[in-house]
Amino acid sequence: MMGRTVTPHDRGWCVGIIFFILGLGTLLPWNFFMTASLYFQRRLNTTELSNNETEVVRKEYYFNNWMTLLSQLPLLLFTLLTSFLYQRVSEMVRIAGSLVFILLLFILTAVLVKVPMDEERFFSVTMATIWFINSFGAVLQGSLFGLVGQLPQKYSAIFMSGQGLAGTFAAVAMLLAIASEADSETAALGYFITPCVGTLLTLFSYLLLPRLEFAQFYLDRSGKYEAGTADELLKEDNPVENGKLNGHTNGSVPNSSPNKGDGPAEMELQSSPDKSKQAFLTLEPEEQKRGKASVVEVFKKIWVMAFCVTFVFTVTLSVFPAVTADVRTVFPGKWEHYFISVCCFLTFNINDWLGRTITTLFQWPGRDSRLFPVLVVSRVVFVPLLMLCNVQTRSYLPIYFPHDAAFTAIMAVFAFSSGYFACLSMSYAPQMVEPKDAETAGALMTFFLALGLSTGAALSFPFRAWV
Ligand SMILES: O=c1[nH]cnc2c1ncn2[C@@H]1O[C@H](CO)[C@@H](O)[C@H]1O
Repeated sequence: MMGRTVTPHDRGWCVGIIFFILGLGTLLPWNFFMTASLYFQRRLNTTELSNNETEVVRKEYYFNNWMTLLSQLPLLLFTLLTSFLYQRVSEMVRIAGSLVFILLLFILTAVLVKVPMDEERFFSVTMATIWFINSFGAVLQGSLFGLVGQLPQKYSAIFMSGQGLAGTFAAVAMLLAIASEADSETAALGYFITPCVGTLLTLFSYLLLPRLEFAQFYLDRSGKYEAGTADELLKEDNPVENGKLNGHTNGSVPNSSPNKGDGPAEMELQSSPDKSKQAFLTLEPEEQKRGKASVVEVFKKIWVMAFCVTFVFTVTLSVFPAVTADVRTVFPGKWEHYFISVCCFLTFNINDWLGRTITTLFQWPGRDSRLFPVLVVSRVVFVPLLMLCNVQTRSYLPIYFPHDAAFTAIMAVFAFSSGYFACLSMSYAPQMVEPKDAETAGALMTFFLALGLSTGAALSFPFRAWV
């Protein structure tokens, strides 16, 4: 067994920064792609068909509806597949492979900006691109949440924070496009080339990861830090010298927190090896040899967090952006051009990001607290609150909050709580299972995140109609 006695430090926060970039890099491409929706609609609305001499009708492609469907379907499918099958394909192939394909798809989309094409074909190619970007994006996210789940809890929060910043970047890009009065083609080129650069950077960051000692310690499967077999451990004087007894041996240590190297659990392992050794010796041989738990077993331990992340995103996506993007300002004039980008998209994304980032500093309520799901469920009040803002056009509901400031304030709390609770759920779940199952927990939680996004997106259609 290797003779390490101390958990390595994340020197210069390198691993933290890499996971932040990985988070940013997973959501940036798709966020930018969606921001270009105006460009796609322009290209699909050029020819006019006349059905008789007098009337001119445009072929309606329902671009946004198809985009929602063809992005959510592969996201659900492939996050689910990733949670069950991730062990069959190496992590390197899943992560680096997905990034390369996403890069290629964005290069293709950028090139197409300059290639003339008839509408029908353009529509088909775009829809296929949307499907594949989201398929690879799903594999990428599931794998990365699995990876980050094996690190101390703070790293999941850092990863989620990176994802949150992607939305802010997209909102700023949208504002820049409006302010510079760029035509839709130039704006689109910006929306497609930025993610190419972003994805390349993300790929390089990922490839750097195995070189860092801190990452090797938690993620390495080459055996450098492996604690050895059960037999070896029984012969060893100090079976927990690298603090990973309950992490990478074949056994599991009851009554010890799975929270590797992140606080009291680590202290206990390192300061009282005899206690842990005794705990290990009391295990049945079958238990010592047992491998990873099944997906269902993992689900039974994390179902509360799975429910929470699903619910958070269901509420969020049921009104954002379908309902909130139709709110109108009460101040006519130039401000009208900026109102939605600033008060809806920028406000949402900045506060979502703040909510996520603050969980690196404090986590409340705790992961076993009943209050946690109660607070998550109470977020439904934001649905009526936002519907009662100045959404136009409207058919049924009265307007209670006409003012821009009221709408912006509601958006801010709505987004902050969304980011805060989503991030806490995603970071708690891998800590509720044994370290050997943390990867399964992370991948499975990604599926529930996607389930929340899809359910919310589906509900947004009736909710918009009921305003
Ligand atoms: O694919 C995804 N993975 C994780 N989070 C996502 C994804 N798509 C959107 N959001 C999150 O949903 C909220 C509203 O857009 C934002 O918090 C955004 O980060």
